[in-house]
Amino acid sequence: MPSLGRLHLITDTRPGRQPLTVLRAALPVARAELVVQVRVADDATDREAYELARRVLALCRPYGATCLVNDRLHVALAVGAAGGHVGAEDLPVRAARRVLGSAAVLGATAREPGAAAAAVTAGASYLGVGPCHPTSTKPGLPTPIGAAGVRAVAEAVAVPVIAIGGVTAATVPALRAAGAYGVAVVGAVSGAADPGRATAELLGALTC
Ligand SMILES: Cc1ncc(COP(=O)(O)OP(=O)(O)O)c(N)n1
Ligand SMILES: Cc1ncsc1CCOP(=O)(O)O
Ligand SMILES: [Mg+2]
Repeated sequence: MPSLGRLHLITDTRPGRQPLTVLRAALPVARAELVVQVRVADDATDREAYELARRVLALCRPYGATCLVNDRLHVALAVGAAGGHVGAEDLPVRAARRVLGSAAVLGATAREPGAAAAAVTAGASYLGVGPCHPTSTKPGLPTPIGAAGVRAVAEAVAVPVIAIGGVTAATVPALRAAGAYGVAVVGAVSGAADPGRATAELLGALTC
């Protein structure tokens, strides 16, 4: 399995957002360090998810960036994405691993060490850990775990920990110090006035 990129950009498909425009700005900056997770609204059709994933994958390829699909593993397989990401309301990790195969990248959401270790045993190749900080991007999330929560998970597993939730370039150093391998963001890039510059700032904080 190739090494995992450290900056995970999750597509922002909320009304008025332009995920492909944002991606076109981020790709030349982060290149193979970028993992793009195609995430659509729960009420989006499979056809919409498929079309977005197909376009994201085509944009990623020339840069060596990785494309993953959130939740909908059949879409990941259909477009030939590198893998997928699952959480508590999705297929269980072991089932997701069976669907995707042994070579795929498979991310799982975890916020505490016990669940994190179980997800790795079941076949997760990285963990999305959070929310680390308050965020308005996804409603209904539990209390943020902060850098200390990331540290607890990172100390319990040997796979890359990707910190998520309200992450900005300013919060990356503390997350890295806590053991995060990388970060996943929506708003820090999608909501930035200059998504290319925001990507460079995140990358700088991740690789210094
Ligand atoms: C890298 C990463 N970490 C966590 C999540 C959240 O996944 P999940 O808990 O399944 O919630 P949804 O994103 O499906 O709403 C993620 N997508 N990526
Ligand atoms: C999908 C998801 N899961 C936990 S936080 C989150 C959203 C992260 O978005 P942002 O980077 O804008 O806080
Ligand atoms: Mg999910």
